[in-house]
Amino acid sequence: MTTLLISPDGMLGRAFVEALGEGITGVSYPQIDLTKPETITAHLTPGVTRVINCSAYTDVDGAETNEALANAINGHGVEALAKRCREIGATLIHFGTDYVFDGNATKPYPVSAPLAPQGAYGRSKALGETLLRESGAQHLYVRTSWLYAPWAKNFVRTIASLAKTKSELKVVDDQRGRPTSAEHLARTTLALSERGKRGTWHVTDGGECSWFDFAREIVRLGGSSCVVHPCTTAEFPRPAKRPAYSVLDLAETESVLGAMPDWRENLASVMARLE
Ligand SMILES: NC(=O)C1=CN([C@@H]2O[C@H](COP(=O)(O)OP(=O)(O)OC[C@H]3O[C@@H](n4cnc5c(N)ncnc54)[C@H](OP(=O)(O)O)[C@@H]3O)[C@@H](O)[C@H]2O)C=CC1
Ligand SMILES: Cc1cn([C@H]2C[C@H](O)[C@@H](COP(=O)(O)OP(=O)(O)O[C@H]3O[C@@H](C)C(=O)[C@@H](O)[C@H]3O)O2)c(=O)[nH]c1=O
Repeated sequence: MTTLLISPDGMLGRAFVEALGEGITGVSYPQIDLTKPETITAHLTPGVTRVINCSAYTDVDGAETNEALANAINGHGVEALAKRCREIGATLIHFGTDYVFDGNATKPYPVSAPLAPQGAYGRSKALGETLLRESGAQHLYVRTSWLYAPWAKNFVRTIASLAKTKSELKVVDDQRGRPTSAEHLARTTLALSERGKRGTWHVTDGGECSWFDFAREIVRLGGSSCVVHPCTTAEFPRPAKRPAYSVLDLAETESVLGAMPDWRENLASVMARLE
């Protein structure tokens, strides 16, 4: 199998480099630019049998004023990748988000739940998944949520860093989901790929929490005296609307691979290695 990893330097990309080993072939922006089809054709050449796409537009608030760019990368860029994969006979591994759902559910969203994104980032990712399915490319599409790692920009590093300089933090307690260690996601995706799984899957850490619960555990593990206070979304206004409830249902994944490790367990491992 010849694997091409797109964006080995992003948060998830680096987790794949670690999971696959240094021998992996990676290509980064701007050598590959999902808005420029000729750069896709240049790197996805015959002989590549598996493409792992870790590139994306991931600025949730920024997408509200840059929706065209978010759609170009997360929507039409993914379509171009998928069509090229079909031409060369490669399987495309691609990632989706919990932000494609409306957030009104009271039980975990199954893989087949209808898409109803609340913000521009979610809409761009929903476009990407629709175009991926329509492309006819062989694919493994993995929705995930609330990604964190010891590196890169993510909620864990943001809160751990704020807790060092602030005595108090306010964090929303009315948005619930499933945190996901990027390293766990990379390993679990490869396990699904190696079992020949295709189509749409959900992979997150086990358990669920609010952003407040998540922040409180980050601060506790960090050993800081910073006090985390719960607040409502209205008390912490942001440009993009986020789902109030975006727990992804893991039943199909767990039936193949067993129970996903609890988020507190994965978080403790990441906090011990925070860069
Ligand atoms: N982060 C999260 O909480 C979640 C992420 N996901 C999904 O997981 C996947 C990985 O996310 P994550 O690792 O956080 O992403 P990152 O933002 O860490 O990395 C994205 C990468 O894409 C690159 N990139 C940006 N624009 C382009 C472009 N036009 N063409 C090619 N590459 C480009 C970036 O390069 P540069 O840095 O140079 O701009 C960066 O290396 C994405 O599909 C994301 O939607 C899903 C749920 C949660
Ligand atoms: C830093 C901070 C955030 N918050 C809130 C804002 C927001 O509602 C929530 C999450 O904050 P962030 O902006 O860091 O996370 P956000 O960018 O919304 O994270 C999302 O990223 C994209 C890419 C995804 O696909 C999603 O799964 C999800 O991980 O926490 C606080 O209440 N207090 C704080 O001090």
